[in-house]
Amino acid sequence: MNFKDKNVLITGISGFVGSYLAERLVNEGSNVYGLLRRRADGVTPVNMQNHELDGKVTPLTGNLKDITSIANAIDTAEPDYIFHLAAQSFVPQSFDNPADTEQNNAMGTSNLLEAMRIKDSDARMIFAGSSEEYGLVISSQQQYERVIKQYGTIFPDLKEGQTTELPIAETNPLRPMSPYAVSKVYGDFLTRNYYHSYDIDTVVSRAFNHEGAGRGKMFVTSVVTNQVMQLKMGLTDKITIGNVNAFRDWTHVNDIVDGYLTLATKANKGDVYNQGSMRTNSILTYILLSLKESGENINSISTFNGDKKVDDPAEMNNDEYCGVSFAKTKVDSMMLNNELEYNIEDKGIIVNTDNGDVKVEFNPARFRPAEVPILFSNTKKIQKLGVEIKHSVDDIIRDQLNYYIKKENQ
Ligand SMILES: C[C@H]1O[C@H](OP(=O)(O)OP(=O)(O)OC[C@H]2O[C@@H](n3cnc4c(=O)[nH]c(N)nc43)[C@H](O)[C@@H]2O)[C@@H](O)[C@@H](O)C1=O
Repeated sequence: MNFKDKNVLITGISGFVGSYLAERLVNEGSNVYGLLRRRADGVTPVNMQNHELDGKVTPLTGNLKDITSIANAIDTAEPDYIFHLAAQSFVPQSFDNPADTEQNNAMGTSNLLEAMRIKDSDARMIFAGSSEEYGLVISSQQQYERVIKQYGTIFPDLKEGQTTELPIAETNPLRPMSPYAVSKVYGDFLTRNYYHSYDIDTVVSRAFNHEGAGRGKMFVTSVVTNQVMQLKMGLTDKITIGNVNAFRDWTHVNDIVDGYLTLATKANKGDVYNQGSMRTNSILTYILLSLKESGENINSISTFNGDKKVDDPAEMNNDEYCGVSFAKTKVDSMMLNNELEYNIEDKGIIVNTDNGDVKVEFNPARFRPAEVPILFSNTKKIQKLGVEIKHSVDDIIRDQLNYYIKKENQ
């Protein structure tokens, strides 16, 4: 990969991934430009401070809702590559204010593509799509029946004789479950359409959840590790959480940055690539592994009323699931095999450790109106381009806990 002296424009440079990507490109010798909204206080956004980007990247004042400002940014940067990362990315916010999310994400992408067309830009544009585009993915016959009971129908339906759609390949059906996810489907299709219609050089990345130090505080991995660190410091006496049954494919942000750079140089024009780790773990496991990483020895878990007791819940195995072998806990296996499920009525879970009990309390307000139950990637396509996953879930947790040691980050 040679990014030396290349001009790179990043939308969303002040975001979580944007700032990691910018630091990496600066180190590779690129001329990095970032589209940034004007700030009245003139202060450098915190992610850019954390990655010491001041003076190393060129900020260009602009706004994705304002096509003129994007066109000006293209004129100034003359980009070889554009990484389009800017978005309203918090799923619950999209349920609260769907129109705002669609404006930012759908129209923002449309404006960027249109500015590229008007300016006759020959940059390669990498669109940050999302695993949320797959949305409702069927994992078993039991889950299929539950979904049919809840929604009455799913579209597209399972193929004849199929009982699982996991792991998720690029060819899986798209069944977005939130306004955020719909906005990403729009961007994904429009990005590819600009290639087909106008020969604009575009690539779609569909990244599964990616995490690390500096991840926004409202996302679940930060919610968990921040509270675990506060427990450790005696600043709180419990963990508050939403749905612990959901499964996500968590990747370290640096592995995703590797993926973005590979897509920029090696992907087929107009094509779509998943980015993920080919593992899936529950929110409950993220809590248990975070407690473990913070030094706790976990003996058992049970619901507040003493039901659903599991001994050694964080015991690890590499058993195959849907033909893939990956690290997961005993509770993950039980949940994946439909032997264990928590609901709001359980109110919470007591985690018994050598140092006493830790209370994990369910907050009903954190449960979503429509939930994506499981995400689990098939990344064979991007692996063929040479991308390898270098970090484990424990590596991610360690980085996040270390970040929250600093009081100002909590
Ligand atoms: C790839 C994709 O990744 C992200 O989307 P997300 O998966 O919605 O991420 P999250 O960390 O907000 O939730 C993960 C899961 O965790 C559950 N959950 C339980 N308790 C809490 C809780 O207390 N807070 C939150 N936020 N979630 C909770 C929640 O119900 C959900 O099932 C975005 O970057 C998005 O932009 C994107 O593209």
